[in-house]
Amino acid sequence: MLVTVWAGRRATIVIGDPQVACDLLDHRSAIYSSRPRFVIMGELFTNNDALLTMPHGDKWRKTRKIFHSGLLTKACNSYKPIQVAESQRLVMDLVRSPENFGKHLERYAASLMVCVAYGQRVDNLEDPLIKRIYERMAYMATLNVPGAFWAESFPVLKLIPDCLAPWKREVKRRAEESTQLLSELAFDVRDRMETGDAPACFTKTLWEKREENPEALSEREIAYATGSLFGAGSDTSSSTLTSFILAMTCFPRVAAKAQEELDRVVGHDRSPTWCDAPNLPYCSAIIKETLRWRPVAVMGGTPHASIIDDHYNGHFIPKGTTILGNLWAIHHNEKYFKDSHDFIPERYLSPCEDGTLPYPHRDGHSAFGWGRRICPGQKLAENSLFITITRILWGFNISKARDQITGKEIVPDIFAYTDGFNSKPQPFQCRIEPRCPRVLEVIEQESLLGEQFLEKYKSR
Ligand code: HEM
Repeated sequence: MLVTVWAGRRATIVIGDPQVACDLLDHRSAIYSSRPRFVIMGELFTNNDALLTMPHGDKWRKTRKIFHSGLLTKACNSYKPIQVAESQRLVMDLVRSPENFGKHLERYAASLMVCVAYGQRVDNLEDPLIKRIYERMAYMATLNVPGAFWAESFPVLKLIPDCLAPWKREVKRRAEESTQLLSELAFDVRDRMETGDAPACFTKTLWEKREENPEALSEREIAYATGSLFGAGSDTSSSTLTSFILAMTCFPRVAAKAQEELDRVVGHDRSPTWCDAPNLPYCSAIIKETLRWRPVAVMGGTPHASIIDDHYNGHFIPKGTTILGNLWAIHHNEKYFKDSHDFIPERYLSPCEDGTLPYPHRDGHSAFGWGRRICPGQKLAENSLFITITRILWGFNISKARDQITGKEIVPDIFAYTDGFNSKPQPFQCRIEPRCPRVLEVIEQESLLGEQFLEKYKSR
C-alpha cells in the first residue's frame, strides 16, 4: 500500500505495507535516507546540527558515526550498571506509589538519558535541570506544528531581514538560548573531567575524542550531539513502557505466562538480569509485541526523503520526495499480524504459524525505523526495555482497577492515545501490587544497592 499526497509541487508518499517500507527504506536506503527540508526547526533553530532533522551528506555521515561510537553494543554495556540501578529505583517507586506509575516511568527514562548523556541523574521530575530540558523540547514541538510558520511552505520568507520578521527574531533568540543550555551541559562535563569527577557518559567520550584530535569534533558538535539524546530517547522509552503496562492490564493471561517463565528461570530470591535473556524467550517476545502493538512513532518518526529519481513497481518517485512509513498501518497490517490489536507475544515465538506472511525485517517489527536512519539508540533502548519489563513482571501483579463505589472493574481503552507524531496512552488506571512478601523484600534490598551506586551520578 503506497499513497501519494501532493502539497503544491511537493510529493509525500505514505507507506502502509511492511514489504514496501523495507524495499524502499531498508534495501534502497542509499536513496531514501535524507530528510525533507525543515526551514524553521532544521535551518533556523538548529542550523541543521541536530541529527534527527539533518539532511543526507558528509555532515550527517560524520554525526551518525559519532552516535554509533557512543551507542555501540560495547558502549551500551558500560551504561548497564546505570540501567540496573535506575530500574531498582523504578520498582521501589512502584511499591511506594503504584498509582503514579506513569510519572515513575517518565522519571526513569529521563534520568537514564541524562545519566547516559551527561553523567548526572534526576531524582524527580521537578529537578531544575530536567525542567530546562523539557522547556526546550516543548518549544521545539511548537516549531513542528503544520501551518505554524508560513516559511515552512514558502522557504523564501526565511530571507526576510530580521528587523521585519518578529517571528524570525524569536526563533533565533530561542535558538541562542538552546545553544547556551546545551553548551553549558557539555562544558560542565568537561569541568568535572578536570577534577576527576565525571562518570563515564556520552559527553565524556566525545571530549576524550576531541582531546585526541581537536579537528575531528567541534565544541558545538559535541553540544548538539549529546543534546539530541534526551529528546530522542526519553519520551520514546517511557511511552513504550506505559503501553506495556496498558497491555498487561488488558491482557492478563500474558503476564501470568511470563511470570511462570520468570519463576522457573529466576526464582524469587533475586531480580532478572540480562544474563537471563536467553532463557526468557516469552519475556523477550513481550518486548517485541509491545513495540509492534503500539509503536511510539506512529508515522515512523521524522520523515525520510529521496536524493535521486527512482522507480518502484511501476511508480516514478522523483528526487526530493518525502516518505513516511506509517508504522500504525504497517504494524496492524493483517497479512502480517493476525488479530493485530490483540496482544499476542506468541506470534514472535512461532512466526507465521497462524498463516501470516513473514515480516520482512529480522526484528519482526520496524519500531526503530529503517535503513541508514534507523534509530542509533536501539540497543540502549532494548536493554532498558528488557531490564524494566522483566523486573516489573517479576515483581508485580498488574490488574484492572476497580470503581470505588460500584466495585466494578475499570477497563482501559486500548485505543485512547495522545495525538501527534509520537503517541502514548492517555492516562488510565490499573492496580500494581508486589507479587509476594519475598519479592518485596528483594526489591527493598536491591533498591538500597541502587541508591548507593547512583550517589556518584547525583544532580549538582
Ligand atoms: C523505545 C525507544 C525508542 C524508539 C521506539 C525509537 C524510535 C525511533 C525512530 C522510529 C526513529 C526514526 C528512524 C527513521 O527515520 O527511520 C528514531 C530516530 C532516532 N533515535 Fe530513537 N527510538 C527510541 C529510543 C532512542 C534512544 C534511547 C536514543 C538515544 C540514545 C535514540 C536516538 C535517536 C536518534 C538520535 C534518532 C535520529 C537518527 C537519524 O535521524 O539519523 N532513540 N528513533
